[in-house]
Amino acid sequence: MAFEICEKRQSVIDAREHALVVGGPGSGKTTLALLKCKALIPELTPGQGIMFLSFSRAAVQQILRRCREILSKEEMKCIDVRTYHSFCWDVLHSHGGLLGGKRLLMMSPSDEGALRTQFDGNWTDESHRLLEQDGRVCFDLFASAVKDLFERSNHLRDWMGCLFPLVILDEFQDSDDEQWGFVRQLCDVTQTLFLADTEQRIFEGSFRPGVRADRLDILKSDVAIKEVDLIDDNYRSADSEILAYANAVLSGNGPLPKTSDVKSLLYSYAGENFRSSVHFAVAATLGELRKRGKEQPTVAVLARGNELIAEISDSLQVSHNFKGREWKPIPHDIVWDQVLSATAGEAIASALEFKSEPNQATRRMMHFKIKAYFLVKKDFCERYGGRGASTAGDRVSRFERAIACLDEGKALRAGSPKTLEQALFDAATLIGDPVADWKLVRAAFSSHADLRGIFQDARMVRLYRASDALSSSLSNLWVSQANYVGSARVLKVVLDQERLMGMDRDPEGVTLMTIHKSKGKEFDGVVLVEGLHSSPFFMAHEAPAYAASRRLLRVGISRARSFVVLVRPKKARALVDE
Ligand SMILES: Nc1ncnc2c1ncn2[C@@H]1O[C@H](COP(=O)(O)OP(=O)(O)OP(=O)(O)O)[C@@H](O)[C@H]1O
Repeated sequence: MAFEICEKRQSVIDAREHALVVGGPGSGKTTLALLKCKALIPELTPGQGIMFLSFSRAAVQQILRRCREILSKEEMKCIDVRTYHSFCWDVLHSHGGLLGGKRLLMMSPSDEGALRTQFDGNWTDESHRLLEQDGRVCFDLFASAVKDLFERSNHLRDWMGCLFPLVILDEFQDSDDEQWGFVRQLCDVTQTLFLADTEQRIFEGSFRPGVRADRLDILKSDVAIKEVDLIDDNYRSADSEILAYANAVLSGNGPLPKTSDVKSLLYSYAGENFRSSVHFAVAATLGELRKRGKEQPTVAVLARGNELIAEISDSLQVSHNFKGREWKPIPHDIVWDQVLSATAGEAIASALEFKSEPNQATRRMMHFKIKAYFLVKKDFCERYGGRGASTAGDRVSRFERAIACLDEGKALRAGSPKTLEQALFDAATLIGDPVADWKLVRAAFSSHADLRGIFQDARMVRLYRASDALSSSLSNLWVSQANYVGSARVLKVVLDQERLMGMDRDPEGVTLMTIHKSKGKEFDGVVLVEGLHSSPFFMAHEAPAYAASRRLLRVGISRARSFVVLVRPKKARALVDE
């Protein structure tokens, strides 16, 4: 593929000093960074590489896809694309002993979430205590621990500089204080290239502490840096008005561009009217993209919250009538919240253990893992403002009581723990096919309203093919011991590994996810959905300019290369002031 390399792009490729590239969605920041890598690779000495750090797994995936377009297989070996967390954990895993004399242990976000909800006091202090006294390090402390390490050991920091003569920091506007802390250290020993778009700053505030609006000003005041602005470029949707539309929504000032590339579909009522409208919007988007010559179009269906995503997923699984026509179910994939999915997956895996080998230990473990899921759910709702913290708390108590009954040798009382056991008992016999057995056990979680969240959140745990890491590990368990005991542990190891490596599949067909999760991704079409009673485009608690909501909407709309449909309630607030 031929890339346009203008003078300012060439100046970034040739620069030997620190550089900052700013530009809007699709302006070519990632591409430019990789063109710079390509130019530098021949100069690397054996053992050296280029570190490309990104904040999100989605972005890692996007960068790897770009790598395949721009770099040869040999060149790709010289570049290490990682999430911040993965890089930090590697440093801590191999050198963390320098901090307190002992090898560090990683605490997964789900373990941390469960501990946090049960801890009465200042969690930040407690997480530091866990690190210092027990050598257990929470995800949120990875970056600050690496900063500490670099401060204490200049040798280690210098060595990092030798290993990586260029470090690229993607989506730098989203980095938090701790991430900036260790990156600042690296600036003293290696060349850095920062990529940023301040208007794609969607993690500010309660989402992630330490993410700041003035991150780029802090960078520029601390480090002598060459700045290049690609703000007027748009290669993603160059032939359309999509970015202009997204920018009008960002500013809030009308009029919106009149374009056939962005359509709105208004619905009147929640329930069936909503579901059939969304179903039609997705089908129509696929149809339009095929008409435009995309044989296998990729479409993202985006909404603000997980609950609406779950409802859309349910809608797409059944036929609907709309505009006098029947619309068939649409196969799709969901990108789910990783921590909740992983914990839900562990609950299902432990039920698989119980079903395959029913005894006191597997029975207790199953109820324990379900309780752990509700603890994480409670923590999630409390941290991210979702509804349901107190409901999750009630369910924690319900499963706690079930565990107490088991320990005292009493029978379970009526309720979700007992219903689940009965559903598992009534389910067909396991056959040793991990994909079929997983589905069977997961279905038992739809037997009680309490457990539907687990059923839904576990959807993203991928067990599609026998060749998947997870399926083959479960298969090995079955082959070696004729049951699935150990599944929950296996699942945790596989998912933690995926999370750290930033392994995410390339989007294919229709994918549902929150707008936050779509950041860094690119699709042929986007269907952006607003709920009537949940997941509004504009949050009620925001100041009237709705700056944060507008930034988020711009990220969602600008993921599209070719076509966008906005599905909104009829009475929704106008996107711009006309
Ligand atoms: N110089 C260029 N010449 C031609 N095409 C380009 C160029 N730069 C980028 N592109 C194309 O434009 C699209 C977007 O590029 P890229 O992902 O690098 O943008 P970005 O600024 O990193 O986007 P975002 O911030 O939205 O993630 C890609 O399909 C890429 O191949």
